[in-house]
Amino acid sequence: MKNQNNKTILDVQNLHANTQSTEILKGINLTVKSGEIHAIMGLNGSGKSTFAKVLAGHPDYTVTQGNIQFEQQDLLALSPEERAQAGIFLAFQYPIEIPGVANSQFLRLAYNTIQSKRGNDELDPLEFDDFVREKMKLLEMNPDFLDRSVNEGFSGGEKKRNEILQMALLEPTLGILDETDSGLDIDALKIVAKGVNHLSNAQNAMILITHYQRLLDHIVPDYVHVMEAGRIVKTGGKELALELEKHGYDWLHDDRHNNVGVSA
Ligand SMILES: Nc1ncnc2c1ncn2[C@@H]1O[C@H](COP(=O)(O)OP(=O)(O)OP(=O)(O)O)[C@@H](O)[C@H]1O
Repeated sequence: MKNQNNKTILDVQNLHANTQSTEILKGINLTVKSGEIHAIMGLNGSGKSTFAKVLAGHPDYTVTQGNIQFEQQDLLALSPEERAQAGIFLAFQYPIEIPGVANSQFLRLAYNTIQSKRGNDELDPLEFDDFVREKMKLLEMNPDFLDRSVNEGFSGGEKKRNEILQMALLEPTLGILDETDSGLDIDALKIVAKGVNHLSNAQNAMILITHYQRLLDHIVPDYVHVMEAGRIVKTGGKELALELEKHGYDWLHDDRHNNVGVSA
């Protein structure tokens, strides 16, 4: 859904971020417009998850340079809760388990908190039950998952579907999916992709962090970015992911073949 007239949702300029001891992000630039799907790929340890967590406001990281505008707001001035309320959703690479808290309670609390902050009506338990079951159908999830503790004993794939269910309920402006495809069998991958495609529209945008081209067969990105040592070193179209799959990341440093897409 690339369109020059679409509004800018996220504008990241020269982003540098550290843990206590190390600089991990070393000057990221990225602009995401409404209606777009961006994939971020790259070797293990290149900084992809850190970037996602910095966008969500994770307290382990300190931004030392640069700025992030999210829908014309200074994102770095917002707390993690305010970012979620403003419309950023991060689906975790390793979703956490919350023993003793029913998934239905957790989802309703998350939904109602966001809705009330947005000035919308909250749903009572019965209304919410109807609403969440509709969304679960989309993701082909068994309603029994509502009564179980959040993610406790869920298989890897079930946890990932539960993350997408949360995203479907919260309807973020920017959905960030960190390796949502890892641990999914082919059928689950297609179902999750169907859910993401259903949620993706002209008003929102998605950032998918993935190691595998196969996800991008089902969720077709407008842009593919390659991260290396804390920077985006290459940007192209969906064909860039195919080339990376074929040749590996070393190929990016081989000038003779390096003619796919546009450099960042
Ligand atoms: N909280 C932290 N404390 C110390 N080092 C960290 C922390 N978070 C990330 N790092 C380091 O920063 C680097 C980037 O990590 P990150 O998880 O962002 O990489 P990634 O590209 O998502 O990797 P993968 O593909 O393996 O998930 C790694 O070397 C990692 O060990």
